[in-house]
Amino acid sequence: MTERIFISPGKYVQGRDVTDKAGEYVKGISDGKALVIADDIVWDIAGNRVLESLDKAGVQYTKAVFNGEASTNEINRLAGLGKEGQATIVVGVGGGKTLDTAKAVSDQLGGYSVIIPTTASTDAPTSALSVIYSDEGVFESYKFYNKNPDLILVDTKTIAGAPPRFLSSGIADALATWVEARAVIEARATTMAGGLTTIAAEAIARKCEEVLFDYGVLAYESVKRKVVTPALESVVEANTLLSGLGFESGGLAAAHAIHNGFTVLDGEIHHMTHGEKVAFGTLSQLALEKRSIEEIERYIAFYISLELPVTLEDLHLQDASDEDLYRVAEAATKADETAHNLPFPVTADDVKDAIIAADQYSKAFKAKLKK
Ligand SMILES: NC(=O)c1ccc[n+]([C@@H]2O[C@H](COP(=O)([O-])OP(=O)(O)OC[C@H]3O[C@@H](n4cnc5c(N)ncnc54)[C@H](O)[C@@H]3O)[C@@H](O)[C@H]2O)c1
Ligand SMILES: [Zn+2]
Repeated sequence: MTERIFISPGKYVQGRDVTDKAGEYVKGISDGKALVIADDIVWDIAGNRVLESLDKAGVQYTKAVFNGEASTNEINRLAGLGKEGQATIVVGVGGGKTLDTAKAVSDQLGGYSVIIPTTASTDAPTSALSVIYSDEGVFESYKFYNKNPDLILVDTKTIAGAPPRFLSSGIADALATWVEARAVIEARATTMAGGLTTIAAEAIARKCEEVLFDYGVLAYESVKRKVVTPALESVVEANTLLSGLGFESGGLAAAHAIHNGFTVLDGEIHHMTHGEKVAFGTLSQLALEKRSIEEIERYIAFYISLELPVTLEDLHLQDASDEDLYRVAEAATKADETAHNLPFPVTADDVKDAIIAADQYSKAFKAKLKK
């Protein structure tokens, strides 16, 4: 691949209480009928407010309850509901899995997609791809679309009201963006957008990291008190827009491949969020890249200040055997995995050892803190 490619959503709107303007903004892109998807929890938090706003704007809709997994079966079921309701606009309201499902359904219906994240837990809202899992939650594949969402509405008041763990998870997901894009740029590898990294994506990915180190902790503390602060507004934009544009057109490398590898394990790790697994994947990538102790400890300290996992024990993997970690590493280095976007060859043995090294580096750092 020799072309530079940059892709992005049609419109991004962020602010306090924008949920109540959903009807206005949806009407601005199409007069069609909508399929609105949210899970049981999110209907009460934001979904019903979206419907009220659609009612006011005169947008007709079908309401659909998401069952919790971004799987092929669930996507096909919801696409069936959309066809019955003659929907040409799919509105996804909720966390990353709901949004990924909404994008897949919209692609099947061939219409518009509107994304309303209710947490800043991932950079799923902006991308033209979904992460597809089995019905049991094991990573299966990335599904790519020919366009990004048409409209993204981010209500910072809703996000400030969500559990702080969602925000810290989104910060961890976003902090991987520059680490991975930097490797992809060096390797001249192909990004998720299907080309070389542009200067625009590089600048966005760098800025994403800068905003997180400057304001991440302040934003996390803001959410503990459920308040919308300028620090929170900046971090929500970094987690959602900067990270989304930065990872998609900047490229993924080992951090996300290792995250995907962790999904093959059973047990408590399944209750860790996407971002929490990505945090550990990022530390493992930094170990593989032979980054300096100063650089690695800067990340470990930052994750600790956000109460993110930095050791295998923190991920509930203290009892994982060598064979378990090898299975993770094998999945992370499958032929089509983004770990091969690193500027040097990596094997499953390299990744398994980097995982153990990341665990040890964090343990040693924690021990130093106690002294
Ligand atoms: N497509 C992409 O580009 C991309 C990027 C990053 C991550 N992802 C995917 O995103 C998924 C992870 O998303 P996630 O971490 O948001 O988790 P999730 O979607 O699995 O779960 C979110 C949970 O939070 C609840 N919730 C949502 N809003 C809430 C609120 N305001 N208050 C309280 N609870 C709320 C939901 O009911 C749900 O139970 C993974 O499948 C990951 O692979 C996709
Ligand atoms: Zn991610």
